[in-house]
Amino acid sequence: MRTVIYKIGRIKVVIVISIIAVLLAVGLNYIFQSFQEVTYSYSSLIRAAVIPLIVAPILSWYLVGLFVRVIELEQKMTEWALFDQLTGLLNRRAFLHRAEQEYYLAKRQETTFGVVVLDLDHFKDINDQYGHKAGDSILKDFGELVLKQIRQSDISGRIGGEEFAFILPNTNLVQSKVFAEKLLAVVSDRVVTIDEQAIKYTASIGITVSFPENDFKINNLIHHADQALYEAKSAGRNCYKVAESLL
Ligand SMILES: Nc1nc2c(ncn2[C@@H]2O[C@H](COP(=O)(O)OP(=O)(O)OP(=O)(O)O)[C@@H](O)[C@H]2O)c(=O)[nH]1
Repeated sequence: MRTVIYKIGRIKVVIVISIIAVLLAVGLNYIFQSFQEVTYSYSSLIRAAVIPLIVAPILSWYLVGLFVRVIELEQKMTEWALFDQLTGLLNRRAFLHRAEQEYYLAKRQETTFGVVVLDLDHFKDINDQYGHKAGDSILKDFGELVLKQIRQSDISGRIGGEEFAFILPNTNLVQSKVFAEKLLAVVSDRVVTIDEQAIKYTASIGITVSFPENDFKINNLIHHADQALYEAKSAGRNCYKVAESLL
């Protein structure tokens, strides 16, 4: 039913249901008259058609609409369970789930993957200076930027208030650094205009890489990347640092 509605549209579904209802009513009336063994009354047949002709379109329009709403709600609920509403990126739980899948896949295929953690700089100051709504707009802007910039095969998520993480499948340290440099460059070029005020923002990044021979689980890897991120913050922000375990 769901596919039919999406393929042919609500109006056509209502027309088809109404036609079926009218034909059914006329057919049943005809059979009923035959059993009664009375002379056919055309006016009775017409009467039998008129009621479903009025009721069926109204009722089916309402019911099909209700059905469409339920489907949309179901889709929204699936979306809410997986995605962060503000940025459109995976939420923390969904991100960790996808990251763990990538971890096992990389282990099986003996490939490396990059783990990148990013935190927006001085976000508290942005909130304090321009307001929480402006802070939200910046988070939204960053989400859009990420979705535009990164590869479809990369996994990105919002893992905290202004903290984001990325899993870069089949990516070594050099390539992860290039990813970080590119991301920092596009972020610092970004200008968000809120209430005619141009706001610029920057980010700091921590990087680590998972090798198939190491047994660091996703949580460990994110922890290592997080430590590198704090190094980047201490080094003055708007830069990236590599996890100590790789140095
Ligand atoms: N607008 C907005 N702010 C948020 C959201 N989630 C977290 N924050 C804010 O982000 C700020 C984070 O502040 P801190 O952890 O001190 O970090 P920071 O100010 O970015 O400083 P550094 O990370 O050291 O550069 C806090 O003020 C939070 O209230 C959100 O969804 N929307």
